[in-house]
Formats: sequence, C-alpha cells, structure tokens
Amino acid sequence: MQKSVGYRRSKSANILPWMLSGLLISVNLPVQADGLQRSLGENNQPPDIRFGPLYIAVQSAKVFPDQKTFADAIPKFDPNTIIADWQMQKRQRNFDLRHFIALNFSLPGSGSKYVPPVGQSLRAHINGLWPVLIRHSEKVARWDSLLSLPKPYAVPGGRFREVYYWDSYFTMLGLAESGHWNTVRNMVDNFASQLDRYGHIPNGNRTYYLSRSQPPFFSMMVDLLASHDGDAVYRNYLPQLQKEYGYWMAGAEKLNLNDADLRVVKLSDGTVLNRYWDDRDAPRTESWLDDVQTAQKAPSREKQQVWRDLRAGAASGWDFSSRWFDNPNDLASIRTTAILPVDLNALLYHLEVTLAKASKLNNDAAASSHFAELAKNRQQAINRVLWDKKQGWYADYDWQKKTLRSQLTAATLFPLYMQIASQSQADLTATAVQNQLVKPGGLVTTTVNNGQQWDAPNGWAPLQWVAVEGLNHYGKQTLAREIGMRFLNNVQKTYDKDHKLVEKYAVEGKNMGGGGGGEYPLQDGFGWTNGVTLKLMDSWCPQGATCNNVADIPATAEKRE
Ligand SMILES: OC[C@H]1O[C@H](O[C@H]2O[C@H](CO)[C@@H](O)[C@H](O)[C@H]2O)[C@H](O)[C@@H](O)[C@@H]1O
Repeated sequence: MQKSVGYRRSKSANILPWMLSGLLISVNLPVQADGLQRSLGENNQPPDIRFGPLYIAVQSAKVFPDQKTFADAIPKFDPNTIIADWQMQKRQRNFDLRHFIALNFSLPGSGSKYVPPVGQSLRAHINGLWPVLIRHSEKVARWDSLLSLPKPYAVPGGRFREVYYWDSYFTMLGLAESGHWNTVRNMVDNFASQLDRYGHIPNGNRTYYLSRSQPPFFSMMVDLLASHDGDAVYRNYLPQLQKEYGYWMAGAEKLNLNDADLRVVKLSDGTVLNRYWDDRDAPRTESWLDDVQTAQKAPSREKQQVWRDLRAGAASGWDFSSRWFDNPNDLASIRTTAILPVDLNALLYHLEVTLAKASKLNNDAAASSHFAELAKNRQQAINRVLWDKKQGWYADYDWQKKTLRSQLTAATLFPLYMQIASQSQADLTATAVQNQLVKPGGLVTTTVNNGQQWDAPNGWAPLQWVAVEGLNHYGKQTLAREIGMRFLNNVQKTYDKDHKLVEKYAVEGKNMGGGGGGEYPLQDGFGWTNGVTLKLMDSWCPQGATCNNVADIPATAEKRE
C-alpha cells in the first residue's frame, strides 16, 4: 500500500529561520500543534508553515476580508528575506503591515469578468463560460502556493482559482456535453499525474490542499472518458486507479478491531469502512482565523482535534454541514473523523468495481476477482452498517459511539447512484427523499437550517445530479424529473435575474435563488453548476432538438439516453 507523499516525511527537522528566532514559543503559535510542521518538503510547504508568525500576523489582523487571498499571494522575494525584513521592521513606529504585504507579495486578481451579451440564452452563456474558466499552470512561480499541472484545466470560478477534485467530475459532464472532450482528457491526465506525483489527488492544486483529498470521483472520470474514447481508457489509467485505492485503504491491513488509521476504520465485527481525514491538525491555511475562533468556542475539546475534524470536513466536500456535528447548530462540535460517511463508501465501491473491470481488461483475472470480491464486501457492509432499518434510508455511522446517525441528508442517494441498494431499499429511500428533501427549487441538502452552506435551505448541483441518476436507476423517473426540473427552473430564474450561474442555490423559503451561509460569500462561475445544468437540460430535451433555455424543455419529455 502506498503512503501519501504530498508531504515528505523525513526524520531530519526542517528548521526555518523564524523558528530559530524563538518566536515559535513566545507567540504560542497554533502551528506548533501541527504534527507535520517540522517534516514538510521544502518545495511544497503551505504558506502558513513557510511564513509562520508573519502568516499568523496577517490573518489575525484581517488584512484581507477573505483569508484565502493571502494563502494565494505569491511572494516576490525569497520568503526568508521577507521574514527577516518583517522581523526588523515590525517594531518600528508607523510600521504598516498592509503596505509591507503589498510590497512583498503579488495578490491574486479578481479574474476576468464575463459579461454576457443581453438576452443570451442559458446554454450560450454556459458554452461561452468554458474558455473563461480554463487555466494553465504548467509552470508556476517559485514559492507560489499553486501546484503545477501538465495540462490546462477548468476551475470552479470566483475565489476558487485552482482545480478542485470532486467539482471537476460535474464540470466535466458539461464539458463533455459541449463537445470539449479534449479538456476532459486533459483533466483526467492531470489527476493521473497527481496520483503519480503525490500518491493521491489533493483537494485542489495548492500546497495547502496537499494534506487531504476530496470525494473520490477519479474512477467516475475514467468511466466518463471511456464512454467516449473506449475501453482502452481503463487499461491506460489502471496504475493510477490502483494508487487511488492505495491512498484510501492505506493502513487497513494492520488495523485492530475498533481502531482507525488515516482513512480506514475497523469495526468490532471486522468490517472495514472508510472515513475522511486530513494529515494535518492545524487551522486550515485558507480559513485560518475562522478555525482558530471555532476551536476557541469549544474549550473542553483539544484544539488539534477540532482542527483535524474541520479539515476532514473540508475533505468531505461538505464543508460544513450538520452531518458532521454533534450539535446541529454548533460547528465547534464537529466530529468528522468519527463518522463513516455513506457517500464516501459508495464512491469507493465504484472504485473497486472499476478496478475489477480495468484488471479484467488488462487480462489479470486474479486481480479482477479480488477487486470484485472487495466491492461485494463493501456493498454488503454498506447495506448492513449504513442502512437505517427503522427510518428506511441510508445514513452515516458513528464508529466511536457505535451508533447510526439517523439524520436524513442528500447523501442518502449515493447507494442508489452506485446501484448498491436493493429495489425495496431504493423504494423506501425515494419515499423519504420525496417527503422531506424535495423542495420548490430542487433537492435540499439536509433539513437543518443552521447557517452552514451544506445544510438547508441550500441545494447543490452535484447532489441534484446524484439524485436524478440514482432515482432513474430504480425506475423513479417521475421523482427524478421533478427534482431536476425544479432545480433547473431555479437556475434559469436566477440567471434571468442576475445573468450568472452560482455555486449553490437556496431551494426553499422566501429567498430562492443564489444560496448563502458558510464562511465566504456566494461565488459565481460556476463549474459544477454549469456542467449539471447542461446535462440535465439535455436529459429532457427531445432527441435531435436543442434546448437553449429551460422553457424549451417540453412538459412531458422522456429522459433521453
Ligand atoms: O475556503 C474554504 C473551503 O472552500 C472549498 O470548499 C468549497 O468549495 C469547493 C470548490 O467549489 C468545493 O469542492 C467544496 O465542496 C466547497 O465546500 C475547499 O474545497 C475547502 O477545502 C476550503 O476549506
């Protein structure tokens, strides 16, 4: 099994100049708690580690309204020189930190604004946006937190100036729908290159995202590309599919009962399932102050544990949601690493099925039946451990408290999406979803309204897609269409009003349209919304016709294959 190599683990301490100055002790840095801080490879150091107390000074002083701005700023000079200058100047009267930062760093621009021509259709708008969202980072500046990638890629948009792992699958659905197969191929190649280089696919191509991944959609991307380029794709990416599996399962073979290591957990009956994890236990670089303040709100908890759970929450893609909280209204009660998530395990089932298929195509019958067996075991485990018999839906499991977390969330649809559920389980899940999660503007994420972005009243494009596909697999075409069309109407209405597509939507209440909540303002662009919108529009547009706006979709159209 391969270890994550995002950060090189070396025994020799990596002493930085600011550590020698003694400051590490005097200002009681939270980074001190980060178990990996002394062993990070010089090249991939995230800015909070590279700049230490200077990073903390800037973020604590709220020099920028968005904490991600400084995480993405590019040093103009050798960081050691910048730190030394700052140490010298900061005690001087009239020292201006803001000015110092402006002199020593290039700040990320707001990016080019796409202004759609008046009256542009939704389809034309999305097609016009693809080139705006494409980025190149074959070469990156020295000390930039951006990680290089060999080929061009699509970003989500707004403050998200880098590629994101799970977003990319849903963006690719739309790129493929628009005929941009070359970009789809490039993006799969980029992710394969990250698996070769780091042993896993990071949350995004930033040094500060290297310590975690995101929902594992690589095998779904391989499926998508193979649907166009043919079965050779499975064999081409077999080594990287194996590396992806190695990352998620690392440590599984050595686990004791009731124990966990990295991303794997062994239950008391020997069942092995997965959880989200981040290798670091410090405040997130890109949300540094938020995380420091969250930990202060839970004085009885170890700060490092809170930070680890916040980071694992970011790895889940649902950052943040009552799904991970003990108290649904309190972010500081987050316990992501104690939870076995149903969506993560359904995705890993798909990875195992894909490995079985790719191994077979590679004429390796033994490996193929090995992975088929692993997939069967996981399917049984999901239906045993994550199926809530009493409620009649899939839920997450708290392996520390040994209880099912009976909360109904949109993640309940993942076992339908991956065809893990029996027909009767799918029937029951669909009824629960229909009764509790279907809202006027689409599928709501959870039923809890607590100000978090992965909770009510928000609905997210990727989850609409998972619901539509999952329900269609089990003959629930009417419900699938109801969800999809409600979401599409929401997107179209917002587009007609604001001339943009956004990251998330409020699907219920007085303020339907652009969503809110969470720790940063609503972003537009937006990769996965564009992708899912195009895909859903085409799903119900009659064969041979072009639906430019949602109104062009006939009221009773059958789903197009
Ligand atoms: O900066 C805060 C967090 O932002 C990201 O999360 C959100 O945006 C991502 C890109 O669209 C998306 O993948 C994720 O599901 C969203 O919640 C980032 O992924 C986090 O790591 C980061 O802390």
